[in-house]
Formats: sequence, structure tokens, C-alpha cells
Amino acid sequence: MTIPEAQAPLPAPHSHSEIPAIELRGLTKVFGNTVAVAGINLIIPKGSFFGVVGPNGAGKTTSLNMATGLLIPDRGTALINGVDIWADPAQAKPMLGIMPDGLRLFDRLSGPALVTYFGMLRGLSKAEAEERATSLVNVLGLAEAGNKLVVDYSAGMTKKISLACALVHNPDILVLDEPFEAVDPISAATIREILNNFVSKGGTVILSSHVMETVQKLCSHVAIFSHGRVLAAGTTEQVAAGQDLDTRFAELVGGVKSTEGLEWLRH
Ligand SMILES: Nc1ncnc2c1ncn2[C@@H]1O[C@H](COP(=O)(O)OP(=O)(O)OP(=O)(O)O)[C@@H](O)[C@H]1O
Repeated sequence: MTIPEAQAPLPAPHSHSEIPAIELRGLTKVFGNTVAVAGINLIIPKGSFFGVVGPNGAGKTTSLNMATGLLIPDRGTALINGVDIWADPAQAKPMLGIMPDGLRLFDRLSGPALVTYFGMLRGLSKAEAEERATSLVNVLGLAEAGNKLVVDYSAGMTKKISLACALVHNPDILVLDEPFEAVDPISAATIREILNNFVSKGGTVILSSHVMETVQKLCSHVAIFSHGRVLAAGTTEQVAAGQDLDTRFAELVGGVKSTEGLEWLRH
């Protein structure tokens, strides 16, 4: 399997010369015969609320995992505030708060104990980590779960406790893989508010989502992935090009598949 050449650089979605929160250069990953990520270039400006969208299997999770130091790229670099995460993980990783897809948590702990543990791993004192864990658990509506072990949490509760773990050390940049998946509408509104506040105070949020409406409402910037490539990236307004993001997405990646062949599926 030959590794594809890097895509031509996309125009930077920001006009000033500030170091981006995240910059991906020629990032590539091949699994067997599958080119999961085909040499992407992407700039995530500081202070942006950046949505990553694309069909199933487009390479979003693989790209985010390589960008955050979870999966070794075959080629290319990922810079976090200008620091190469694979060359200098000790400097780059503390700047990130990550909520990866299918994160394996130490799930034999209660929610508050897990968040406290993450805080201490990132250098907080026990007292400070506990205090922050308590406020995160309260705000995210997990206080009622008390000392229930995370292994016994529902899917939505697990998402929320992972988000608390990502936030506890007050990172510069949050990278969240489908943060709203399985989350109830009230909790989703709380998460939106937390993320909007985070961005309004100068933080950067990158999230992947399948819900175009959410991305269009929340995100200042967006990148559309398909078949391991970035088809479009820029401000949400630029990418949507005067249409609904949903319509633009279908235009770029292809429309709804015909259901021909499923005529037998009826009562
Ligand atoms: N560990 C792996 N081993 C083999 N193939 C993999 C592995 N991880 C991902 N892939 C493949 O790489 C491609 C990109 O997968 P990825 O999970 O990055 O897509 P995605 O855009 O996040 O999809 P989804 O929206 O369904 O979560 C897919 O074809 C997937 O089957």
C-alpha cells in the first residue's frame, strides 16, 4: 500500500499571523488497505469554535487521535500552539483537554474520584482537583449518581464524566469527539453553555459531530472531511457558502442514498 501524497495546503481559515491552536501538516494514516487519513493539512485558529464533520468512516476520529497524541501518524506533524505533539508530548499534552471516541476510563472509580484523579494527573493539588471535580459533577447533573462507579454509568453519563475529565485542568484547547452523542437535551444545553463560555474566555474548542444544525449554530469554523481528505475548511459562513450547512455538506460529499432494494421492508 503506498501512502498518498499530502493534500495541497488549504487556504488558512484565519488572516492574522498568530500561531494556530492546532496545525496539521500532511497528516497521514493507513490501516492495511484503507487510507484513513490522506495527508491532510488543517489550521485551527486560536479562539475558534471548530466543527469537524464528515460521513461515517471519513477519517475524523483518526485525525483527532493523531492530532492529540493518541495515535501515531504514518506521516506528517501535529502542532499544538506551535509545539509538535509527537516530538515534545510533555509540553504539548497539558495544553489539551481531550474527550476521545471510546475513551477507556478507569471505570472502577466513582465519577468525582475519576475527575479528581485526572486533575491530579495534570498537576492539580488533591484539594483543588476535588473542588473542581465537585463543581463539574454538579453542573453536569451527575451529583445524583453519588458514588456510583463509572462502569455502571449510562452512555450519556459516561460522555459527561469524560467531558469533566477533559475540563478539570482548565486546558487551552478542548478536543471533543462527538460530545453531544447520547446526551439528553438539558445536558446538551449545559454542555453548549460550558463550551461557549470556554471560547468566550479565549479557549479553543474542536468538536466532531454528525449534527449539522448543532455545528452551524455553535461553530465559528468548520472542516468537511470525506474519504480521509478535507474537502472544505474555513469559517462556517465561508464553508456553507450561503446555504444550510446540511445542504452544502450533501453537495460536497454526495446526497442521500436510494433505498431501492429494500421494498421487502414493509407491513
Ligand atoms: N484501528 C483501525 N484499524 C483498521 N481500520 C481502521 C481503524 N480505525 C479506523 N479505521 C478505518 O479508517 C477509516 C476512518 O475511520 P474513522 O473512525 O477515523 O472515521 P470517522 O470519520 O471518525 O467515522 P464515524 O463518523 O463513523 O465515527 C474507516 O475506514 C475505518 O474503518
